[in-house]
Amino acid sequence: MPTTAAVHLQPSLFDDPGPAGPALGPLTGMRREALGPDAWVDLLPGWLHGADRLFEQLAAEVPWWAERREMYERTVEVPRLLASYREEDAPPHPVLGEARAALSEHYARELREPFRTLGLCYYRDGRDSVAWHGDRIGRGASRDTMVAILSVGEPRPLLLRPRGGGVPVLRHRLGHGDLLVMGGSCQRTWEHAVPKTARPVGPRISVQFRPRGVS
Ligand SMILES: O=C(O)CCC(=O)C(=O)O
Ligand SMILES: [Fe+2]
Repeated sequence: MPTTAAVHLQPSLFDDPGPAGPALGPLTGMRREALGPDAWVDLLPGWLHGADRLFEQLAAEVPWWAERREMYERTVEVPRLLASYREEDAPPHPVLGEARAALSEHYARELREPFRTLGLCYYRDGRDSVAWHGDRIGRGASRDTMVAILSVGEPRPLLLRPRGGGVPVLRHRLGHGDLLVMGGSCQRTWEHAVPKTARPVGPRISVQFRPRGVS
């Protein structure tokens, strides 16, 4: 039987950041996928170079917390570690500040406000996951917005489906510096999830950039 505990990050070949550390490429080459008349995702694989090094640094240095939630009169641990940074907090690595600025500039005309907060999720192994949801706390429930996700570490599939379930389900494996941006009505008309897997998978960290008032 494969054991999930023994799986470590498989370094991606050809991704040496050099002495300067992790660095972003240009945002040209982003590809848009329409989910319907007014929801979409943008994709840019490998936006961040040196993603393995950033993974190691974030895993070691971010003050991760485990959240507990009341469910059916029981307290259950949320199956991933979390961290969040408000707009006035320094991001946990300068390249994440650069990423936020680059995304804000790239989407300025469409979003008409900057990305502000950073949310981090740490999926330690295949038992960690996030269930189907939209980021609907705050304005995402009623208005178009954007959530940009930069992934480092081992790729895990992020699934998308129309709200309430059913086909079609889209699947994007995200890790090693990949960027995915959800836009338009995606948070209220679609749902996303990172499912658990029994396969041995290494750890992944996702960094979500959101405008003010969206979570
Ligand atoms: O890990 C991911 O890419 C998704 C995380 C997510 O959907 C969330 O935190 O709202
Ligand atoms: Fe989400």
